[in-house]
Amino acid sequence: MIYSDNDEHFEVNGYAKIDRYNDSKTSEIASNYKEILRQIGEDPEREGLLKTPERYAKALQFLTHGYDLDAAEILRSAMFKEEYSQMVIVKDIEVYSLCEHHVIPFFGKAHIAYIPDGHIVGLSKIPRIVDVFARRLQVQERLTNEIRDCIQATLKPAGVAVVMECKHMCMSMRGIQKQNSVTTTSAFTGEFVNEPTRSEFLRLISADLYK
Ligand SMILES: Nc1nc2c(ncn2[C@@H]2O[C@H](COP(=O)(O)OP(=O)(O)OP(=O)(O)O)[C@@H](O)[C@H]2O)c(=O)[nH]1
Ligand SMILES: [Zn+2]
Repeated sequence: MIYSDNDEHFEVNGYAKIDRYNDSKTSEIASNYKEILRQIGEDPEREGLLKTPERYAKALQFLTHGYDLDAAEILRSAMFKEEYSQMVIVKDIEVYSLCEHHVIPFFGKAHIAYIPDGHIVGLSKIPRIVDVFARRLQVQERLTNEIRDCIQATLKPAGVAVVMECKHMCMSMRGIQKQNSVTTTSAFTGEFVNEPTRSEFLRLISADLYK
């Protein structure tokens, strides 16, 4: 992903050149955010904050750019006929999202597997679709299910498994202020619904094969 906060545009995964930094959205969000800065007792005219509303407007658009992307289209762009029929796992995929209740980040890792049924998918497309759904306002449960459902509906494999482990900043830097709690969610289809496939997946994502 090519991204710089100073760019006029940002290019997301090569699938969409999203021209959002020049449109009225940036100035509208910036003008609202300027007001919010005043409301928290700041002076938006002081030197350090002069460009902050615009920076914030661009950052927020970047953090929610998933609304403009089509996850199924991304998967379909790299599906290949192949007879491989064992589990394919992509684990430790970084996830950054925003909780829809507080618009505060939650972040962690996703572990995703599928069992091909005639087609495999380009490996990089799996983290790409994680981003499509994560870069929106989310709850972790829906994010987990949306990834599972998209892979199942598009690739039509014999099963999909998604496990996600995230820290929610709304639970650590505010609210209940628990610094170390981690939330795990999971979603399964097809062969992963049953043992022993589910256990094999869970064992493989726990194994540290590279250390
Ligand atoms: N299930 C779920 N809850 C979430 C997620 N992200 C944040 N939350 C929770 O959303 C809830 C919102 O509850 P409210 O009582 O309406 O909000 P609040 O008064 O700010 O709650 P506290 O965080 O407990 O201070 C909180 O319990 C958050 O921990 C998520 O991804 N999934
Ligand atoms: Zn929250």
